[in-house]
Amino acid sequence: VQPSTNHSSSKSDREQRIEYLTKIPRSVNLESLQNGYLFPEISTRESEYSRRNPHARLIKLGIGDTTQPIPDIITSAMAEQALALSTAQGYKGYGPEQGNRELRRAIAETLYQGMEVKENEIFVSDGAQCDISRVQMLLDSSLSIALQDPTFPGYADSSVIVGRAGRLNAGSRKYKKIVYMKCEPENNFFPNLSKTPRTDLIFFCSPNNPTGSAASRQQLEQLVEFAKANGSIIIYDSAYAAYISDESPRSIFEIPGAKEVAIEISSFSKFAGFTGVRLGWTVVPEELLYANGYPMIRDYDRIVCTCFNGASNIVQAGGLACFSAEGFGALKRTMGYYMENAKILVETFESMGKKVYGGKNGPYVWVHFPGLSSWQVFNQILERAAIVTVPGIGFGPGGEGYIRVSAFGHRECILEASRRLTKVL
Ligand SMILES: Cc1ncc(COP(=O)(O)O)c(CN[C@@H](CCC[C@H](N)C(=O)O)C(=O)O)c1O
Repeated sequence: VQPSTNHSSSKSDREQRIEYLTKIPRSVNLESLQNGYLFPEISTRESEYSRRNPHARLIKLGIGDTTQPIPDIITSAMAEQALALSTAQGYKGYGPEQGNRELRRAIAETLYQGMEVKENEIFVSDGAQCDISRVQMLLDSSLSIALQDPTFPGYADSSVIVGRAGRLNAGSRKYKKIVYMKCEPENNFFPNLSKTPRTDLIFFCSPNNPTGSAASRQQLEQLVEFAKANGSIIIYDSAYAAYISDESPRSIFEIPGAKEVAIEISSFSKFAGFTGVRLGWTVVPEELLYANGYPMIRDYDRIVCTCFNGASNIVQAGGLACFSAEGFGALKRTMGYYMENAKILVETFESMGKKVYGGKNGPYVWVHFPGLSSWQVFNQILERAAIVTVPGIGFGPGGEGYIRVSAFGHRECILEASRRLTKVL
C-alpha cells in the first residue's frame, strides 16, 4: 500500500489510517512467532469475559502471579534504601552491573552451599525472564535447542526471536529446528534421553512449569551425562526450586560435573513474591568453556555490562533481606500457604475423578481432560465457573488435553474455586 494522499470514503479504515510506510522489512523471526505470547492472551480473555459478565466474580488461577504480601522485614529494607537515596551520605548511583557483592555472596552462601558456586559466578538481574533472553543473546543463533514438552513458553518464544527455532509447522505447532522432549505421565515427566537427538542447548526447568514435576538426582545425573557426552550446554531454570519438598535437587550444581555443562537461571519472583519487584540471577560457572576453551563467563559478563545496567539498588536491598533468618522464615510460611492451596486443588480435581499431577514440589497443578482440547477446557471452566486457568497447549504440543491451575491465589478464592469446580465440571 502506497502512502495515501486522498481520503476517499471508499478506502477501508485501515487503508485510510496508513499515511506513511517506512522501508524497513519486518523481522522474519518475529513473523514466525505463533500468535500472541501465552500470558497476555490469557489476560485478554480474562478482560473480554469480564466485559461480557461485569457482575461475575472472576477467580484468577491462570498466570502464576503471587498474591500474598511481602514480609515487612523485606519491604522495610527496600523502603530504607529508597529513603537513603534522598540523603547526601546515602545516595548511590550506578552499582556493579553484575549485582551488589553482598547480595551475590548471600545467594551463593544460602542457595548454593557445598556446590562450590562462587559469588563472582552469580549475576544478579531484573528477573529470570530477562535472563533467558540475555542467555539467548550470548549463544550463537545457529545453535540447536531441545526443550521439555510441555514447558515455560519463554524458552521457545525467545529462541524464535533470536532466529534459532526455524519456521513453525502449523499442523504440529512445532518449530522445525526445535527438538521437543516429551514429558508425560508415561515417562514420569522425564525425557527418554536415549531417543533424544543431540542438540547444542538443552533448556530444562525443574520443578517444571507447568507439570510441577521435579527431576530426581538420578535423572539429573543422566541429563548431565547426556550433555557431557554430546558437548552440549544445559540451560537450567530453577525458578520454583524453593518449593521442592522432597529430596529432589534444588540446583543442577548439586550434580557432580554440572559446572562444566550448565548455566542456571533463577528468580525471586516465586519464593519472595517479587513478581512485580523484579529480581533474579544467573549462574555461569568459570568451568564452562566454549569449544575453543574460552570461558563463557567472560562473554556473559560482557553481555551484562553492555546490555544491562544492573538491578535496582532498592530491590537488591530487599533481595538481601530475603536471606535474613527472619526474612527466609517468613517466606517459607508464605510458600507453605501456597502449597496448602495446591493440596486443596489436587484433592478437588481428584474427587472429580481427574488425573492430577504436580502440586507437591511446585505451586501449579496439571490436570488431564482426555478427549478435550485444552482451550475447550479453558473456555468451559471460564464460562461455567468464572475461573481462569491456562490451557496446556500454551506450554507446547505436549500440553494438549491438560490445563494448568495456579495455587498462588488467596485461600478464600481457592476454596470458592473448589466449590464451583465440583459443581460445574
Ligand atoms: C519457569 C519460569 N521461569 C521464569 C519465569 C519468569 O520469572 P521472572 O518473574 O521474570 O523472574 C517464570 C514465570 N512464569 C509465570 C508468569 C508468567 C507471566 C510473566 N509475564 C512471564 O511471561 O514470565 C507463569 O508461568 O505463569 C517461570 O514459570
